[in-house]
Amino acid sequence: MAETSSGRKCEHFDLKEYQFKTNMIPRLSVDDPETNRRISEGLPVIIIDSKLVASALHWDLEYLNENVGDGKFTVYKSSNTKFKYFDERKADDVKDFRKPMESLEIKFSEFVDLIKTVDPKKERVYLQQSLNDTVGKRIVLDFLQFNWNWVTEQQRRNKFGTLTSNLLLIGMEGNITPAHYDEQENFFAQVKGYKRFLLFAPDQFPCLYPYPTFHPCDRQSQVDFDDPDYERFPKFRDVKCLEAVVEPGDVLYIPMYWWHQVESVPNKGYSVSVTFWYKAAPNDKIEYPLKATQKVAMMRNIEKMIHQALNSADEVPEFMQNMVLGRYT
Ligand SMILES: O=C(O)C(=O)C[C@H](CCCc1ccccc1)C(=O)O
Ligand SMILES: [Zn+2]
Repeated sequence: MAETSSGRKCEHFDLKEYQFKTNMIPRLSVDDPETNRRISEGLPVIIIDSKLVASALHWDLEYLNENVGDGKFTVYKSSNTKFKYFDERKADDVKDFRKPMESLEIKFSEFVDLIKTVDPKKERVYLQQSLNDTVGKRIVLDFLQFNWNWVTEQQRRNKFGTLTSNLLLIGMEGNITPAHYDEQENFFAQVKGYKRFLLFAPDQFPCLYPYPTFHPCDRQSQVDFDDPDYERFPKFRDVKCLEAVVEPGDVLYIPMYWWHQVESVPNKGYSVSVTFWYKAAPNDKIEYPLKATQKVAMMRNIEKMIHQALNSADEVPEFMQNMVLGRYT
């Protein structure tokens, strides 16, 4: 175990190499003024000692299986490492759309059997379920002992909207959630195992080529990070990336509209995480020059309006190109 300058045990993680350069996301104490500054400015930061989920650090498969109750859990299955999210409701709008993964609604005990029996080379599973009132009382007690003082103070001071959900994530080592952005503020709490994050600021939108808003994979990048098609996505070469590995007890602040790719670090065992997703601040007053997040919101609204007005997905590309080719390009 080597030591870094900051004295942190720098483990040697088996991390995939990409063709873009990355800088590191700072790891700061909850008491460091820089921490609150970064959060207030919508910049990512890892808070190393928030104790946000200290009461859940013992959540392993055995304990959860004992106490999580017999409710149903959403579990995704993929034939490869990628778990690309898709919105089922938009699937019929786009012809020849093929689901990138399957979803099951099963009991936790069935998930435990799956994660212990599947051959990761053939099939992988990823539990992604909002914590709800079907969980057993020991899980409720652990949940009540989260550091709600700290996270609620963050919500207030940064004028976040309401807490919408706490998603429980349990994935196999090596599982990857491909690059996407969410429209909510997120305190991502790592409970067990290690996750490597690649983050890209909202102004990197031109380099990440998201699917159309009416596509099932809305908010996800079309670029295959393992084999980028630079003909279709030339700006991907210039993408600017921030990265970090979160370990148990760490909380990563993922500001709204920041792109992120998440990889459960290989050979470090399964991973358990809990998200704290907050609605955006009630629309903050418009100031010029517009922020990148506001421009992304504008582009989304315009795309949705054009799709709706044309009442067709097929006519959108020609309409968009007629509007800009030779006129703005
Ligand atoms: O916390 C976040 O925002 C993440 O992306 C964490 C990610 C799983 C998220 C799954 C998902 C993606 C899109 C919409 C709804 C749910 C991981 O940890 O693998
Ligand atoms: Zn996300």
